[in-house]
Amino acid sequence: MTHLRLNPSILSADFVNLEAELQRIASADAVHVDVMDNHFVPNLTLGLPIVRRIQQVSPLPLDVHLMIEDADRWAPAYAESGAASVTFHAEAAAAPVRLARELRDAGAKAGMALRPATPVEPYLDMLGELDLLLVMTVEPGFGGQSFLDLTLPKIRRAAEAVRGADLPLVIQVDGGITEETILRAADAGATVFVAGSSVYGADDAAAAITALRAAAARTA
Ligand SMILES: O=C(CO)[C@@H](O)[C@H](O)COP(=O)(O)O
Repeated sequence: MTHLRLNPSILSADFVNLEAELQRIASADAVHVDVMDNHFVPNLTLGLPIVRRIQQVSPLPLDVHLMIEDADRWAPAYAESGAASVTFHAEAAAAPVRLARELRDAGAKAGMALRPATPVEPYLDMLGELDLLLVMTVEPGFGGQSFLDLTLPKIRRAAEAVRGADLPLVIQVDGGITEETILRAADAGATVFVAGSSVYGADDAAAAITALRAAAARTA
């Protein structure tokens, strides 16, 4: 049976009470940390010093998603900070293969993300260099957007390529994940789900995590 993972995004958390907010999601698989630089995306969140501090207090491993320009320059330091996985955007990396190798050498899983309009085909040959492919299911930058069904064929093509080459790579989806949309993403081949507002917007975050996992498992 496929192992499905649920990583809540702290973008929807209360940033003033982050330590307590991390405890609310302790039953999840990892915490998805959204790093935004106000250039690659029109939003600004947090950077390396805060990620290092989250690393110290988090009950969960860190799944860092870099929505920043010049990923080649900045991403390795996030891997060195102890993050379990570091995901850079293909659109922001000049040398994605070299960068993925640097992340792995620094001890992190190497992830690469694609905006909704970025095709996967140019990257099929480098999937073996990655541990995680993140297919963005909303335009990166903000939580609370609606899931884009137009990304489903891309998830499907990526999943077929992964199965065809028998790669250990996992496909992650991020944006608009609810009990309803998670089914479609899982059916297309995603196994790691990032959910912000549907977890942090719930009164009982642990119950929301359980419900999302159960909804995804219906397709597994
Ligand atoms: O990276 C992003 C947005 O850029 C996501 O992680 C969102 O924060 C997910 O939030 P919801 O769509 O689940 O509310």
